Amino acid sequence: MSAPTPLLAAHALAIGYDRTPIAAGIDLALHAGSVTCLLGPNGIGKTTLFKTLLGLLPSIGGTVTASGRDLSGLSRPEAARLMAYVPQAYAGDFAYTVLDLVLMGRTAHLGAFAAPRAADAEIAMAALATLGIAGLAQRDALRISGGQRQLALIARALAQEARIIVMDEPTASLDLGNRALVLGRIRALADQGFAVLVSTHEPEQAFAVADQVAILESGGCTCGPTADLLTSERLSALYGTDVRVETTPSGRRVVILAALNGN
Ligand SMILES: Nc1ncnc2c1ncn2[C@@H]1O[C@H](COP(=O)(O)OP(=O)(O)OP(=O)(O)O)[C@@H](O)[C@H]1O
Repeated sequence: MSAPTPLLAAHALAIGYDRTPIAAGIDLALHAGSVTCLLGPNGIGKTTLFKTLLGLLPSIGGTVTASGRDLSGLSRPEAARLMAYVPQAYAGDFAYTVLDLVLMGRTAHLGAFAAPRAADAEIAMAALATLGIAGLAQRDALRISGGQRQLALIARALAQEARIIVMDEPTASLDLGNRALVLGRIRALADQGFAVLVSTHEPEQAFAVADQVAILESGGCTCGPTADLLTSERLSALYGTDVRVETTPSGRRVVILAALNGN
């Protein structure tokens, strides 16, 4: 039996700005029902890779395919119907309700200048319900917690009805309770059949939710099973500090900063 086609794939992809590559030779395959965690040091190119995969930034070489279609042949709305982006939670500038925020995810499905219809509101409400925050629909999006805002941004991505969801550090600046909530929802989305790509600076999150990890470093991008790639040696080399991966009595892997540099 042949392997299923990945929902999102990059082959020999080169990324960068003004035709100057910052990373090249990137091969990536994201399948339905899976979470992929992207790790790499600050400034290595994770956000640049996301923007290139989403078609927001032109690639410098190689190919990206979304649901088997070459990204270079897709219009913006076509790409947006296949891939949704969840930026880091930001407070925003304008006062609107959480429902209005989620309705923005319907833009790619509306004709030019068309207003959302009742069906769009239903889809937006269903997205809020999936994330367990339907009760926030009429709340001011500026007056909810950081964790609730992150869930609302994920709901906006769901309302876009794309099967590929790309999230930029979705748990950054969240407290432990909200981190657990958001990570649980990410896992649940994958279990419902989405392909989820998440960047993080916390390798433990990969142990908690990922089916595979992608490591972006100066030599390129390596993809593989979480436990194979996230070893003490590999993480120490990646971040330039002594990092240890240990296993708790209950079998969970934890990541420990073994020394404070300079001491
Ligand atoms: N608009 C831009 N034009 C030119 N160079 C840029 C632009 N945006 C980012 N860069 C550079 O590209 C490199 C990769 O940046 P990017 O934001 O993709 O890294 P990152 O891995 O997401 O970092 P972090 O983990 O700190 O968020 C950096 O050297 C950055 O300075």
